[in-house]
Amino acid sequence: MPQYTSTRNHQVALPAKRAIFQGFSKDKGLFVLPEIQKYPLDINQLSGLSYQDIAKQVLTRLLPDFTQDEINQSVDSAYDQTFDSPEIAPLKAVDSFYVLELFHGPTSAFKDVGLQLLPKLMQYVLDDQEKVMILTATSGDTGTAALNGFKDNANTGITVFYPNGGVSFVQETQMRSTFGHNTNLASIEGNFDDAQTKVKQILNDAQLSQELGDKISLSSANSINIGRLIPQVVYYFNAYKQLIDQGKIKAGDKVNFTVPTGNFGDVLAGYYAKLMGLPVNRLIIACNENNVIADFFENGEYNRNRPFFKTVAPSMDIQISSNFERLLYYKSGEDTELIQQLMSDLETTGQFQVDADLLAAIKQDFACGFCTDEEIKEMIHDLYEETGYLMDPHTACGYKVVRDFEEPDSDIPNILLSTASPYKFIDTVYEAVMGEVSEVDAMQKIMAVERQTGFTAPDAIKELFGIQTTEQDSLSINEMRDYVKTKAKEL
Ligand SMILES: N[C@@H](CCOP(=O)(O)O)C(=O)O
Repeated sequence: MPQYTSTRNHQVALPAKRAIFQGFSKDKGLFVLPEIQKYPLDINQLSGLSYQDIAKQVLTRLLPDFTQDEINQSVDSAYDQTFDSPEIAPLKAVDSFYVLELFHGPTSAFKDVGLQLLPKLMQYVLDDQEKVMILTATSGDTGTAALNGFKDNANTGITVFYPNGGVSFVQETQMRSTFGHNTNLASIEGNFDDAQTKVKQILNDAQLSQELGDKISLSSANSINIGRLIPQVVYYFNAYKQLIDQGKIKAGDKVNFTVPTGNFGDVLAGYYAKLMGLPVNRLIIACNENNVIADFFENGEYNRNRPFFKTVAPSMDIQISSNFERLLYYKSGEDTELIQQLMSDLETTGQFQVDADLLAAIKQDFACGFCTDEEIKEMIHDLYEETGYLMDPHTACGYKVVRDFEEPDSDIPNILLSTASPYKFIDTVYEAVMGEVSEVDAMQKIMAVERQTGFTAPDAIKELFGIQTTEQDSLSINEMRDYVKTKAKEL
């Protein structure tokens, strides 16, 4: 049976269930399945399949120690009632490209795709006596989706850390109104990278693990956990299937995907799909002003020694893109020693340099661009004016990059991943659409944009206004460890 290993040490070998349970490797690497290309999906058989059918095929290949029954039940219950589109992620033609709408789940962002499924899988991972505290660092969307997905799950706690002042009003209200007997929410003094780095330290804190005892473990709901990442592979295949079913391509034709990027999980899932046989021409990465990866594409230097920007696309305000490590692993020929060296450089100096061959190998499949805050607003405004289609700021960032890389003479379809509902970022969307900054409250802005555009806001967002919320806890980074310990002991 294929085993997961660590990006930093091939001696590590774990079945998928244990990799999901642990979430993060003890050597600080990420779990990866070597030679993913050995587990292809037959693209000639995609036509007519449902989203759930494709999900079962992907999971059967990449999570081989789950039984078929466990996979079927997890997929069916994750995507049964919770999404407001039967396609789960519908593909829409807009202008000369396609938008893959990933925001039809309960919290109106693409994270729902993974975080409706991971909690179901987790139920089959835990032994009878085991309890797990799921830790999540968020720049807004993951935390919301993780709280929703794991709330009231048996033998599971969910603890979310977000940067104080670093998420949108709607995202914060969503998190502050999602409570179950097992949910914990804390804002931290620091940015997403600070929260994520601390969470990784806590996950690997041997002393803490001893203090919690045998029966309580820690895991993650971020895309560092392969159980979060693998469900995202599905929508790439499903987008392709929709193009076939709409008569736009035939099986085997190539497509491009453009993906707004923060922690690099979403676009990496597209690369997994490519390795599994999806005919992807190019994966185009879109960054906001935190453009570490765009600069990397210039000269192979990954350098986070720069100012951290709070942008109008806050979910992408990230400079340590965790899943870039997985890409380096695959593209270096699964060279764990090299990855260990590069990641140690990043940790100690804030930067690393790859050689020309590795950079060229990455550029074979990927391109990268970036978008400023001003351009994001312009893109939202322009696309709306030209087509009537309304985008959120993260998708708008991707749209700018689609345009940068457009090849007028090419007939390869371009698919832009739309990561969230525009109504999650109503201040920016209001300004872009209405052409003014306004002091009116978020609900009034939502109603005004709805009236203006005819683009309906999700009920779950409108229901947030007037809903009961709790005050989150507020912590310094140094207080996070004890907070986790206390919450985990309460499980
Ligand atoms: N953009 C994310 C940050 C965490 O990314 P993840 O995919 O690793 O969970 C967010 O909105 O929280």
